[in-house]
Amino acid sequence: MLLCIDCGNTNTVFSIWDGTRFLCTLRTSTEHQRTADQYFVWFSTLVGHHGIRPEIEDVIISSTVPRVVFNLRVLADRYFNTRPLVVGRPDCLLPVPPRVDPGTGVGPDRLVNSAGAFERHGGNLIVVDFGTATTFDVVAQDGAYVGGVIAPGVNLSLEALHMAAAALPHVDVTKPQSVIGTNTVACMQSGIFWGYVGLVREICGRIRDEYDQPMKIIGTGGLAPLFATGDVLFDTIEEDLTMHGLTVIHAYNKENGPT
Ligand SMILES: Nc1ncnc2c1ncn2[C@@H]1O[C@H](COP(=O)(O)OP(=O)(O)OP(=O)(O)O)[C@@H](O)[C@H]1O
Ligand SMILES: CC(C)(CO)[C@@H](O)C(=O)NCCC(=O)O
Ligand SMILES: [K+]
Repeated sequence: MLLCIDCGNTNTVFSIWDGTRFLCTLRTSTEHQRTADQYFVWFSTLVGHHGIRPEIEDVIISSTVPRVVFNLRVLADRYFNTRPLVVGRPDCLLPVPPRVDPGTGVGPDRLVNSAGAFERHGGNLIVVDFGTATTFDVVAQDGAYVGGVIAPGVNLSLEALHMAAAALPHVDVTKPQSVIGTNTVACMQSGIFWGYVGLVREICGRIRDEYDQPMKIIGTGGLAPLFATGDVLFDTIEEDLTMHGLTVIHAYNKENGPT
């Protein structure tokens, strides 16, 4: 079995792949202080709760936070007796290398999303991921990540509004009843919800104009389903896209990497 680890700036997700399906998915906040032993206590407690006795043979990690990789490597070594593949490191092969400006450290999550989306849909794609940042990844005809857009994430924008303005409370993201808010919370929710619907539509439209070939738009990340209720923004929504991409990259390395 393969343990897939997707470490974002806000949350870290573990998912167990048995070769056919994901047996379970576990989520914790990203904290670089967390040790290998702490990860394992959390992991083994929850897989026990799910009634699973996983036999982890391989581990693959995508981390947008470089500092956490050390302890995740120790976890793989100490508890699963394996050397993990770390996306973005030279010894982790990608099915198709990215084509970007020299020296650009593309976020591993974006490389993984691109590989996962290409495997399912072929090329000419825009992948929109609603994480800590809202990212747009452009996947070319041959599956290469060729660039995109990074915008502030939805929760981050709401948090910034709350932090910077004394009279603005903390609010959750939701689709408001109407555009014209008649109280503070409704006004903020409308600004965020319709603001992001507009942001996604505008950016995808401009990418499509610039790219000059028909493109499919894939939505992923926790908030994608919510935004899909606002307008027709996506051709499909795939909440497991990052995890799927990790299985794709792992399989590619099994076939093509050193044994
Ligand atoms: N209605 C909602 N309001 C606020 N947050 C929501 C809502 N629905 C889902 N979420 C949040 O979305 C998050 C899942 O999103 P995802 O895993 O894609 O990104 P993230 O964990 O926020 O960011 P990163 O991957 O960069 O760490 C969860 O933390 C969940 O709390
Ligand atoms: C943009 C984020 C934070 C989204 O998770 C991540 O992909 C990242 O840190 N990227 C590095 C810069 C880049 O992708 O060009
Ligand atoms: K993510």
